[in-house]
Parts: sequence; C-alpha cells; structure tokens
Amino acid sequence: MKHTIEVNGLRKVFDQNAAIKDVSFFVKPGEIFGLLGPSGSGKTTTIKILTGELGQTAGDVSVLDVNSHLFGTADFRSRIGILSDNSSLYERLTVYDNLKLFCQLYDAPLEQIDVMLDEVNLKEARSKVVSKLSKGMKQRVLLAKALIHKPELVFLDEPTSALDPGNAAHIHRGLQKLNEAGTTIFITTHDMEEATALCDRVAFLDKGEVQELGSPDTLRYKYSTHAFHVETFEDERLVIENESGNADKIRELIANGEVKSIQSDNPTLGQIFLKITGKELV
Ligand SMILES: Nc1ncnc2c1ncn2[C@@H]1O[C@H](COP(=O)(O)OP(=O)(O)OP(=O)(O)O)[C@@H](O)[C@H]1O
Repeated sequence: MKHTIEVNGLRKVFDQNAAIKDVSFFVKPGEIFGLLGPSGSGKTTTIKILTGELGQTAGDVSVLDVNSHLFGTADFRSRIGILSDNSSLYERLTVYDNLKLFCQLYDAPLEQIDVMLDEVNLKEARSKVVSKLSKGMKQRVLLAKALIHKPELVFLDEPTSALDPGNAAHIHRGLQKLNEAGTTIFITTHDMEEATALCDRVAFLDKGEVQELGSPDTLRYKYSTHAFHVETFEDERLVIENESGNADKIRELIANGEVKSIQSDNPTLGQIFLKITGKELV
C-alpha cells in the first residue's frame, strides 16, 4: 500500500452549499496527519466521508486500499477506529461493560480492556456507570473504545477538546506510543500546539479547500523571515537579518557577554494560519 489514505478532487455539497469544494491529499502509512481548520471549515465532514458515514458528491477516496463504495463492509470497519461527535456509549452500563461490548463486537480479547483503561488514565473509573462520568472522562472512554480492537488506522475528531491539560498530555503520549507501534493516525484539531507536538504533516483547511500542507517544521521555516531576535541584558530587543554581513555583529554581542537570548523568527502554526486565511483558529 503506497498511501493509507488517498483523496482526489473531493467535493461535498449540502443543500446547494459546498462544505468541501475541491480537496486532494494523501496520508502515508505510519504518519500522524493533522487536518486543521476553524469551525465550519469541513473537518468533520471530511472524517465522515473517509469513514463511510457520509457519501461524497464528487471525487475519489480510498482508505487502506479500499474504495469508498466499500466503506460499509465489516472487514473495512474492523480495520479502522473512529472517535467522532457521533461516537456514543451506553450511559447505564459501567465503563468496563461498555468496553466489553465493543471487544465482543470486534472479536478483541477482553484483556485489552484494562490495557486501554490504563492508556487513557481511567483505571479507577473501571466500575463506574457512564452516566456518572464527567465530559472529559467520557471522552477518554470513547477514545479507549476507538482503539480497543487495535485498528491499523484511527480517525480522531478533536480528541482532546474536552480534556484538561494534564489528561490531554497523557493522551498525547498514548497516541505517540500507538503511532510508534505502527498505527496511522488522522486527527482534526483547533489546537495548534497539539498539532505541532503530534503531527508529522498538517493540512490547513479553510473555505472547503486545503490552503497549505506540509510538516510543521517545513511550514514554520517557509513562513519565517529568517531573522534572529536577540534580547540583551540591557533589555534591548534587536532584530538581526540572517545575512553573512551580520555575523560580526552577533559574534561581538556574544563576545561582550551582552546576549540574554537569541531566537529564530519561525512563526507558530497559528500565526501561519492567520497569515494565509486572515482567521484565528478558534
Ligand atoms: N448534515 C449537514 N447538513 C447540512 N450542512 C452541513 C451538514 N454537516 C455539515 N454541514 C455544513 O458543512 C460545513 C462544514 O461543517 P463541518 O462540521 O465539517 O465543519 P468543522 O470544520 O468540523 O467544524 P467544527 O470545528 O465546528 O466541528 C458547515 O457549514 C456546516 O454547517
């Protein structure tokens, strides 16, 4: 398999409004790929099309070498994991019994339940009824449910949006571990720090089109002015262009012990998004 996900000329129209106009990208095996965009840009619609929940108006989509017209098959569904706004739990059952049902559905061993509860930091909630859990705890049970059958590819629609920073960091470490073990991850988020920390490549979605695509580092370098920001002990802030003629100036400042800090001018993904689209990612 060359690409885990291939999308060419994707278009989705709802009631004569194009939520997705013309989107093309691919995701490589073993990648963490981030789809980033403001509210209403089409992230969830894209995930729903990639997982067979919605059909496209036009364009070719294939996932794990399966063409989109076969996304409804049990074989395909057993190879992917999904966490989306449509994911749900049985509110009156315990956390353990919810996960047991999904293990049975996917023929996964029951030992996976405690492994997953550990991964999402919920071991103590094992016997709690789901209706008594907080929003963030439910989100973590949903994540455990999405991963319990060890899918090759997981789709995560804003997986940490309901979590506090401590639990979000725990989930990030878990996702990195999962990825190191070979799972491909497709994630949507508003959170630029999350995308920078986790993703191998990101696509910026706005107005139903991909406006930019690349690794966070490549994009940050591409949109940099390449100047150095130097802060001195006298609280002076100097902007020095990265040109050979300025080498002596920087060397002199360091030699005189004047430099408190030097930083490159690489913008954050949020600043790049703002520059390209004129919008904040909130
Ligand atoms: N079932 C539907 N019927 C009609 N319009 C829809 C439907 N689903 C989505 N849309 C429209 O498509 C556009 C994209 O919505 P989508 O939910 O994909 O955005 P999003 O980027 O995931 O937003 P958010 O970050 O708020 O979840 C929006 O204008 C939305 O109103």
